[in-house]
Amino acid sequence: MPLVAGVDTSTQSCKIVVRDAATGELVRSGSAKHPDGTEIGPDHWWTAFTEAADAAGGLADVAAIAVGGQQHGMVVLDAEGQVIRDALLWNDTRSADAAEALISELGDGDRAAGAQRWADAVGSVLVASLTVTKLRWLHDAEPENAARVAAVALPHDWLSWRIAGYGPAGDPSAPLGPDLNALFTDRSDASGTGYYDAQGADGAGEYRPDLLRMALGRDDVVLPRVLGPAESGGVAHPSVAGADVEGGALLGPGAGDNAGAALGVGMTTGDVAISIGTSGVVSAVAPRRTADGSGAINGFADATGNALMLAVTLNAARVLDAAREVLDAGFDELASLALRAPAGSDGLVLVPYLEGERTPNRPDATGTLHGIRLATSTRPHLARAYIEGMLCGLADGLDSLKAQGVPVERVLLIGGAAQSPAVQEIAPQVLGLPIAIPEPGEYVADGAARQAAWVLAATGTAAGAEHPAPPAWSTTITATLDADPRPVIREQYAAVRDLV
Ligand SMILES: Nc1ncnc2c1ncn2[C@@H]1O[C@H](COP(=O)(O)OP(=O)(O)O)[C@@H](O)[C@H]1O
Ligand SMILES: O=C(CO)[C@@H](O)[C@H](O)COP(=O)(O)O
Repeated sequence: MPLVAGVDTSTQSCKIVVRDAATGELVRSGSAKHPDGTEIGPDHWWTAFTEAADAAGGLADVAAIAVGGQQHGMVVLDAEGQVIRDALLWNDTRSADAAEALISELGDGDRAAGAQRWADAVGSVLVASLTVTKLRWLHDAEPENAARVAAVALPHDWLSWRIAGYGPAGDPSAPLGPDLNALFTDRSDASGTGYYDAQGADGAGEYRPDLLRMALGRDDVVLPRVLGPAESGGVAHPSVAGADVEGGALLGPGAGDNAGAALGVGMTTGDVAISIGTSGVVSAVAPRRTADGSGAINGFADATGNALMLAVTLNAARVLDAAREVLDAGFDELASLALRAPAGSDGLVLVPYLEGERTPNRPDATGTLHGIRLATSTRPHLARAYIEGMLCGLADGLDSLKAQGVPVERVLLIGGAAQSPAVQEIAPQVLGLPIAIPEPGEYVADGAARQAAWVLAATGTAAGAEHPAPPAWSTTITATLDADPRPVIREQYAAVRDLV
């Protein structure tokens, strides 16, 4: 049976899974770390990808490969395919003022009108995460760099381009050279740029050069071609993947990481995924996006032709990493400490805006620890307050999704910190709902692998006609956890959050 590879070039690392195209069975996997920071040279992603591929036993035998990745990061290339400056990532907040300026401009000076117009145009009210705001920042803060921009890509687009063999002129790892017109992307990641309307052109999706021009001052730049869900972007360079396969390894369109996870875990209408990685994401697949002018919900596209509604926080797994640092504890100790304190941590509340926040939009906020008394100055209270605070931000996101009419029939917990037994036990108390725990896995990379299998099946058929759906891979739910809701946790959190 042919093998396929899925890649997740995420904020903290690169993960690769190799799976059987027909059954989805995991054959091998590998990963490698990315450096910390909100501003990263894309070459680090390439290095981590090659290390992860080695760790996965190489990719010479895969017949198709696709890349999922962290969304929104601004990768600017010059005409020679050189990266002009380090990529600004989704969690870099320096473009917060640029976001406000663009909202005001689209609203002719009226912020509320501008926010709604952005939501109507591209599905999201602008915050610093979205690519278009980073381009405005570049235009204002680094005009010499802005003037050199010949193409704008996202992390997954850039890595796919490198896997195809393209890259900076003269770089031996890029034998096909700097053909910017070879860049491609997919609807899900394009929908997070702020200059792509996934529902425009009668649902086919279209770039909005007017909005790009508003940010960058011009629109004469190459934007990656937007491929359909099972459309191939070409073939991987044999030095990277597919050398042992006749015809080489097909390249899938790839996806934004959250759309990749939705495909990997097999989400359908009624499912809500709560992902606790670097970002905290509450997401649901819907037939059409809404246009939430409040900014709480992003109306992106998924990787199958539907919409993906998301509430995204900047502060998730790293809040727990911070707790481990403060308490000098490992993962297991943090969890057992937290489970020794009572629900609500006797009034000790963390509002975890450790990196500012995106939802709600408070880019300059800092965290607040409230309710410290002698009795709550214990390691268990602190551990529990960190976990409860992080989960309360996600519970607010779930409320926002419900307010948009998204049905919630099943909640799936995924992402690195979903492995914590304390997170698993406390989440139903905070959310007031049972939580389904899929078997531990790399669901973004899995979604990319499933897409690669879909592309492989669809290739050679008329517009994928015989394979209208992704291959039927299954996800095992290992447990469904329930608990009595503990409303005190959210009540005391809301009171402190509104003071911040
Ligand atoms: N058992 C655990 N308990 C708590 N946090 C964990 C655990 N295992 C991993 N993590 C955290 O998960 C994060 C990585 O998750 P991941 O979903 O891979 O992130 P990303 O996709 O943003 O790179 C790290 O911050 C790591 O510390
Ligand atoms: O900004 C968003 C979605 O809008 C984030 O979800 C990023 O896509 C980063 O994801 P992780 O690396 O945390 O998985």
